Amino acid sequence: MAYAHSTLFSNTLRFPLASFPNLHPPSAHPSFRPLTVKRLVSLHSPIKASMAETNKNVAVEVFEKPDVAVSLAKYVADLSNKFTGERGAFTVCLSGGSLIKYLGKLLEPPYVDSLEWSKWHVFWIDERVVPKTHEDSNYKLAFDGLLSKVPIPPGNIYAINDALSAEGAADDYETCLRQLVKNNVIASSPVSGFPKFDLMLLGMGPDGHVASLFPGHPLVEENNKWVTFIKDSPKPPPERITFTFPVINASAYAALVVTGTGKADAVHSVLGKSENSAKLPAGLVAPEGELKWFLDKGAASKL
Ligand SMILES: O=C1O[C@H](COP(=O)(O)O)[C@@H](O)[C@H](O)[C@H]1O
Repeated sequence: MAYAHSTLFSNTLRFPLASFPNLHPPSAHPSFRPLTVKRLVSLHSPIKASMAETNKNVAVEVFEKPDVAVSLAKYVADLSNKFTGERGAFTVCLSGGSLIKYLGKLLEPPYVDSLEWSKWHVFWIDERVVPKTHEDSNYKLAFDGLLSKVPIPPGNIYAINDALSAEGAADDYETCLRQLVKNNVIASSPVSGFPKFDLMLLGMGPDGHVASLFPGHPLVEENNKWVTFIKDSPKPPPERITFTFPVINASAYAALVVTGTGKADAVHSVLGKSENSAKLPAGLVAPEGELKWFLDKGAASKL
Protein backbone atom coordinates (compact mmCIF):
# COMPACT_ATOMS: atom_id res chain seq x y z
CA MET A 1 0.00 0.00 0.00
CA ALA A 2 1.01 3.57 -0.44
CA TYR A 3 2.42 5.14 2.67
CA ALA A 4 0.05 7.10 4.79
CA HIS A 5 2.80 9.04 6.56
CA SER A 6 4.09 9.02 7.00
CA THR A 7 -17.64 32.89 -6.97
CA LEU A 8 -17.92 34.24 -9.44
CA PHE A 9 -17.80 37.84 -10.57
CA SER A 10 -20.15 40.60 -11.52
CA ASN A 11 -20.20 41.34 -15.21
CA THR A 12 -18.64 44.62 -16.12
CA LEU A 13 -17.28 44.03 -19.58
CA ARG A 14 -17.86 41.42 -22.23
CA PHE A 15 -15.27 40.03 -24.61
CA PRO A 16 -15.83 38.00 -27.75
CA LEU A 17 -15.85 34.21 -27.62
CA ALA A 18 -12.71 34.17 -29.71
CA SER A 19 -10.69 35.66 -26.86
CA PHE A 20 -9.62 32.24 -25.56
CA PRO A 21 -10.02 29.94 -28.58
CA ASN A 22 -7.51 27.39 -27.42
CA LEU A 23 -9.51 26.39 -24.39
CA HIS A 24 -11.27 24.04 -26.80
CA PRO A 25 -9.25 20.84 -26.40
CA PRO A 26 -8.86 18.46 -29.35
CA SER A 27 -12.08 16.52 -29.70
CA ALA A 28 -10.17 13.24 -30.04
CA HIS A 29 -9.02 13.40 -26.42
CA PRO A 30 -10.88 11.00 -24.11
CA SER A 31 -11.49 13.75 -21.56
CA PHE A 32 -12.70 16.21 -24.15
CA ARG A 33 -15.62 18.35 -23.15
CA PRO A 34 -15.88 21.49 -25.22
CA LEU A 35 -15.86 24.76 -23.38
CA THR A 36 -18.01 27.56 -24.53
CA VAL A 37 -17.21 31.00 -23.28
CA LYS A 38 -20.24 32.39 -21.57
CA ARG A 39 -18.72 35.51 -20.16
CA LEU A 40 -15.43 37.18 -19.55
CA VAL A 41 -15.21 39.77 -16.89
CA SER A 42 -12.55 42.38 -16.37
CA LEU A 43 -12.38 43.91 -12.92
CA HIS A 44 -9.98 46.41 -11.39
CA SER A 45 -6.35 46.30 -12.51
CA PRO A 46 -5.94 42.53 -12.59
CA ILE A 47 -7.51 40.91 -15.62
CA LYS A 48 -10.35 38.83 -14.33
CA ALA A 49 -12.15 36.57 -16.68
CA SER A 50 -14.66 33.83 -16.30
CA MET A 51 -15.78 31.35 -18.92
CA ALA A 52 -18.54 28.92 -18.45
CA GLU A 53 -20.40 26.17 -20.18
CA THR A 54 -23.72 24.84 -18.94
CA ASN A 55 -22.32 22.93 -16.01
CA LYS A 56 -18.77 24.15 -15.67
CA ASN A 57 -16.74 27.30 -15.36
CA VAL A 58 -13.30 28.43 -16.30
CA ALA A 59 -11.97 31.57 -14.69
CA VAL A 60 -8.69 33.31 -15.48
CA GLU A 61 -7.28 35.85 -13.07
CA VAL A 62 -4.07 37.82 -13.36
CA PHE A 63 -2.38 39.23 -10.27
CA GLU A 64 0.67 41.10 -9.18
CA LYS A 65 3.00 38.26 -8.18
CA PRO A 66 2.61 38.59 -4.37
CA ASP A 67 -1.16 38.54 -4.72
CA VAL A 68 -1.15 35.09 -6.31
CA ALA A 69 -0.51 33.53 -2.89
CA VAL A 70 -3.08 35.76 -1.18
CA SER A 71 -5.83 34.85 -3.62
CA LEU A 72 -4.87 31.17 -3.76
CA ALA A 73 -5.03 30.87 0.04
CA LYS A 74 -8.54 32.31 0.12
CA TYR A 75 -9.63 30.02 -2.71
CA VAL A 76 -8.26 26.90 -1.00
CA ALA A 77 -9.69 27.95 2.38
CA ASP A 78 -13.16 28.55 0.93
CA LEU A 79 -13.13 25.09 -0.65
CA SER A 80 -11.83 23.50 2.54
CA ASN A 81 -14.74 25.08 4.44
CA LYS A 82 -17.21 24.00 1.79
CA PHE A 83 -16.16 20.36 1.65
CA THR A 84 -15.43 19.79 5.33
CA GLY A 85 -18.87 21.27 6.03
CA GLU A 86 -20.68 19.30 3.34
CA ARG A 87 -19.00 15.91 3.52
CA GLY A 88 -16.74 15.96 6.57
CA ALA A 89 -13.58 15.60 4.47
CA PHE A 90 -11.53 17.63 2.00
CA THR A 91 -9.57 15.66 -0.59
CA VAL A 92 -6.87 17.87 -2.04
CA CYS A 93 -4.23 16.87 -4.58
CA LEU A 94 -0.89 18.66 -4.76
CA SER A 95 1.63 19.13 -7.52
CA GLY A 96 5.31 19.79 -6.98
CA GLY A 97 7.35 22.68 -8.28
CA SER A 98 6.54 26.30 -7.69
CA LEU A 99 3.00 25.62 -6.46
CA ILE A 100 4.03 24.87 -2.90
CA LYS A 101 5.47 28.28 -2.17
CA TYR A 102 2.20 29.87 -3.32
CA LEU A 103 0.35 27.88 -0.66
CA GLY A 104 2.42 29.53 2.06
CA LYS A 105 -0.28 32.01 3.08
CA LEU A 106 -2.28 29.08 4.46
CA LEU A 107 0.29 28.99 7.25
CA GLU A 108 -0.70 32.48 8.35
CA PRO A 109 -3.76 33.85 10.16
CA PRO A 110 -6.65 33.60 9.69
CA TYR A 111 -6.24 30.30 7.86
CA VAL A 112 -3.69 28.44 9.95
CA ASP A 113 -5.91 28.49 13.04
CA SER A 114 -9.31 28.25 11.43
CA LEU A 115 -9.07 25.54 8.77
CA GLU A 116 -10.22 22.04 9.72
CA TRP A 117 -6.87 20.51 8.95
CA SER A 118 -7.88 17.25 10.66
CA LYS A 119 -10.37 16.66 7.84
CA TRP A 120 -7.87 17.17 5.03
CA HIS A 121 -6.75 14.19 2.95
CA VAL A 122 -3.69 15.01 0.86
CA PHE A 123 -2.60 13.29 -2.35
CA TRP A 124 -0.04 13.91 -5.07
CA ILE A 125 -1.11 14.51 -8.65
CA ASP A 126 2.37 13.47 -9.64
CA GLU A 127 5.46 12.30 -7.86
CA ARG A 128 9.02 11.60 -8.75
CA VAL A 129 10.20 8.01 -8.09
CA VAL A 130 12.91 8.95 -5.60
CA PRO A 131 13.20 8.45 -1.84
CA LYS A 132 10.94 10.71 0.18
CA THR A 133 14.04 12.35 1.64
CA HIS A 134 15.39 13.26 -1.82
CA GLU A 135 15.51 16.89 -2.96
CA ASP A 136 13.48 15.96 -6.07
CA SER A 137 10.63 14.46 -4.06
CA ASN A 138 7.34 16.33 -4.39
CA TYR A 139 6.36 14.85 -1.03
CA LYS A 140 9.43 16.34 0.64
CA LEU A 141 8.77 19.72 -0.95
CA ALA A 142 5.19 19.79 0.33
CA PHE A 143 6.03 18.29 3.69
CA ASP A 144 8.83 20.75 4.41
CA GLY A 145 6.94 23.75 3.03
CA LEU A 146 3.41 23.11 4.29
CA LEU A 147 2.33 19.75 5.65
CA SER A 148 4.77 19.55 8.56
CA LYS A 149 3.43 22.88 9.83
CA VAL A 150 -0.27 22.09 10.06
CA PRO A 151 -2.16 19.46 12.08
CA ILE A 152 -3.18 17.10 9.28
CA PRO A 153 -3.29 13.56 10.71
CA PRO A 154 -0.28 11.67 9.33
CA GLY A 155 -2.63 8.91 8.18
CA ASN A 156 -4.37 11.39 5.90
CA ILE A 157 -1.21 12.19 3.93
CA TYR A 158 -0.91 9.69 1.10
CA ALA A 159 2.66 9.61 -0.16
CA ILE A 160 3.75 7.09 -2.76
CA ASN A 161 5.63 3.97 -1.71
CA ASP A 162 9.18 5.01 -2.53
CA ALA A 163 10.50 1.46 -2.13
CA LEU A 164 8.81 0.35 -5.36
CA SER A 165 9.65 0.67 -9.04
CA ALA A 166 7.82 3.35 -11.05
CA GLU A 167 5.34 0.79 -12.33
CA GLY A 168 4.86 -0.74 -8.88
CA ALA A 169 4.41 2.65 -7.23
CA ALA A 170 1.77 3.69 -9.77
CA ASP A 171 -0.18 0.43 -9.29
CA ASP A 172 0.15 0.72 -5.54
CA TYR A 173 -1.09 4.32 -5.52
CA GLU A 174 -4.06 3.40 -7.68
CA THR A 175 -4.89 0.51 -5.32
CA CYS A 176 -4.75 2.95 -2.41
CA LEU A 177 -7.11 5.36 -4.20
CA ARG A 178 -9.55 2.56 -5.06
CA GLN A 179 -9.74 1.56 -1.40
CA LEU A 180 -10.38 5.18 -0.35
CA VAL A 181 -13.17 5.46 -2.94
CA LYS A 182 -14.70 2.26 -1.51
CA ASN A 183 -14.55 3.80 1.97
CA ASN A 184 -16.09 7.04 0.69
CA VAL A 185 -13.09 9.12 1.67
CA ILE A 186 -12.71 10.04 -2.00
CA ALA A 187 -15.93 10.65 -3.92
CA SER A 188 -16.61 8.91 -7.21
CA SER A 189 -17.69 10.68 -10.36
CA PRO A 190 -21.21 9.68 -11.36
CA VAL A 191 -20.29 10.88 -14.86
CA SER A 192 -17.12 8.90 -15.52
CA GLY A 193 -16.65 6.47 -12.61
CA PHE A 194 -13.22 7.94 -11.94
CA PRO A 195 -12.32 9.24 -8.47
CA LYS A 196 -13.67 12.73 -7.94
CA PHE A 197 -11.27 14.72 -5.82
CA ASP A 198 -12.48 17.94 -4.25
CA LEU A 199 -9.54 20.01 -5.45
CA MET A 200 -6.59 19.54 -7.81
CA LEU A 201 -3.81 22.10 -7.40
CA LEU A 202 -1.82 22.08 -10.63
CA GLY A 203 1.25 23.87 -11.87
CA MET A 204 2.33 24.14 -15.48
CA GLY A 205 5.84 23.87 -16.90
CA PRO A 206 7.18 26.26 -19.55
CA ASP A 207 6.49 23.50 -22.12
CA GLY A 208 2.82 23.35 -21.11
CA HIS A 209 3.04 20.11 -19.13
CA VAL A 210 0.84 19.52 -16.12
CA ALA A 211 1.40 16.82 -13.51
CA SER A 212 3.88 14.51 -15.33
CA LEU A 213 1.87 14.62 -18.56
CA PHE A 214 4.20 16.09 -21.15
CA PRO A 215 3.40 17.47 -24.61
CA GLY A 216 3.39 14.75 -27.27
CA HIS A 217 3.86 11.92 -24.76
CA PRO A 218 1.50 8.93 -25.16
CA LEU A 219 0.53 9.13 -21.46
CA VAL A 220 -1.54 12.20 -22.33
CA GLU A 221 -3.91 9.80 -24.10
CA GLU A 222 -4.23 7.29 -21.24
CA ASN A 223 -7.91 6.89 -20.51
CA ASN A 224 -8.25 3.71 -18.46
CA LYS A 225 -5.72 3.84 -15.66
CA TRP A 226 -6.14 6.18 -12.71
CA VAL A 227 -2.41 6.42 -12.03
CA THR A 228 0.34 5.69 -14.49
CA PHE A 229 4.12 5.96 -14.72
CA ILE A 230 6.74 7.49 -16.97
CA LYS A 231 10.38 6.45 -17.26
CA ASP A 232 11.43 8.95 -19.91
CA SER A 233 10.28 12.25 -18.49
CA PRO A 234 11.80 15.06 -20.57
CA LYS A 235 12.23 16.98 -17.32
CA PRO A 236 14.43 15.29 -14.73
CA PRO A 237 14.12 13.11 -12.82
CA PRO A 238 13.06 10.68 -15.57
CA GLU A 239 10.98 8.27 -13.46
CA ARG A 240 7.68 9.55 -12.13
CA ILE A 241 4.12 8.53 -11.45
CA THR A 242 1.17 10.68 -12.41
CA PHE A 243 -2.59 10.92 -12.31
CA THR A 244 -4.12 10.50 -15.75
CA PHE A 245 -6.34 13.09 -17.43
CA PRO A 246 -9.59 11.25 -16.67
CA VAL A 247 -8.77 11.53 -12.95
CA ILE A 248 -7.66 15.16 -13.19
CA ASN A 249 -10.78 15.98 -15.16
CA ALA A 250 -13.20 14.18 -12.83
CA SER A 251 -12.37 16.65 -10.07
CA ALA A 252 -14.84 19.07 -8.55
CA TYR A 253 -12.40 21.99 -8.66
CA ALA A 254 -9.02 22.49 -10.29
CA ALA A 255 -6.60 25.39 -10.09
CA LEU A 256 -3.69 26.07 -12.43
CA VAL A 257 -1.13 28.27 -10.71
CA VAL A 258 1.29 29.66 -13.27
CA THR A 259 3.79 32.47 -12.84
CA GLY A 260 6.77 33.99 -14.62
CA THR A 261 7.53 35.25 -18.10
CA GLY A 262 9.15 31.90 -18.91
CA LYS A 263 5.64 30.43 -19.09
CA ALA A 264 4.08 33.26 -21.09
CA ASP A 265 4.35 31.41 -24.42
CA ALA A 266 2.64 28.30 -23.06
CA VAL A 267 -0.05 30.40 -21.38
CA HIS A 268 -0.58 32.21 -24.66
CA SER A 269 -0.76 28.88 -26.47
CA VAL A 270 -3.49 27.62 -24.18
CA LEU A 271 -5.46 30.77 -23.48
CA GLY A 272 -4.47 33.03 -26.35
CA LYS A 273 -5.04 33.11 -30.05
CA SER A 274 -2.30 30.77 -31.17
CA GLU A 275 -3.25 28.17 -33.79
CA ASN A 276 -1.46 25.01 -32.69
CA SER A 277 -1.54 25.08 -28.97
CA ALA A 278 -4.65 23.28 -28.03
CA LYS A 279 -2.51 20.14 -27.86
CA LEU A 280 -0.57 21.33 -24.83
CA PRO A 281 -1.49 19.25 -21.78
CA ALA A 282 -2.48 22.36 -19.80
CA GLY A 283 -5.15 23.00 -22.43
CA LEU A 284 -6.67 19.59 -21.71
CA VAL A 285 -7.46 20.36 -18.07
CA ALA A 286 -11.26 20.43 -17.95
CA PRO A 287 -12.65 19.40 -14.57
CA GLU A 288 -16.26 18.34 -14.13
CA GLY A 289 -16.64 21.35 -11.85
CA GLU A 290 -14.71 24.60 -12.04
CA LEU A 291 -11.25 25.46 -13.34
CA LYS A 292 -9.46 28.59 -12.22
CA TRP A 293 -6.19 29.92 -13.59
CA PHE A 294 -4.06 31.98 -11.19
CA LEU A 295 -1.57 33.92 -13.33
CA ASP A 296 0.89 36.63 -12.49
CA LYS A 297 1.50 39.47 -14.92
CA GLY A 298 4.63 37.78 -16.28
CA ALA A 299 2.81 34.59 -17.20
CA ALA A 300 -0.03 36.63 -18.70
CA SER A 301 2.26 39.01 -20.56
CA LYS A 302 1.54 37.53 -24.00
CA LEU A 303 -2.22 37.35 -23.66
O1 LIG B 1 8.03 18.51 -12.74
C1 LIG B 1 7.04 19.11 -12.37
O2 LIG B 1 6.74 20.32 -12.93
C2 LIG B 1 5.45 20.90 -12.83
C3 LIG B 1 5.62 22.40 -13.03
O3 LIG B 1 6.53 22.86 -12.05
P1 LIG B 1 6.88 24.43 -11.87
O4 LIG B 1 8.03 24.46 -10.90
O5 LIG B 1 7.25 24.93 -13.23
O6 LIG B 1 5.65 25.08 -11.34
C4 LIG B 1 4.77 20.55 -11.53
O7 LIG B 1 3.44 21.02 -11.52
C5 LIG B 1 4.82 19.03 -11.34
O8 LIG B 1 4.14 18.64 -10.17
C6 LIG B 1 6.26 18.64 -11.22
O9 LIG B 1 6.44 17.26 -10.97
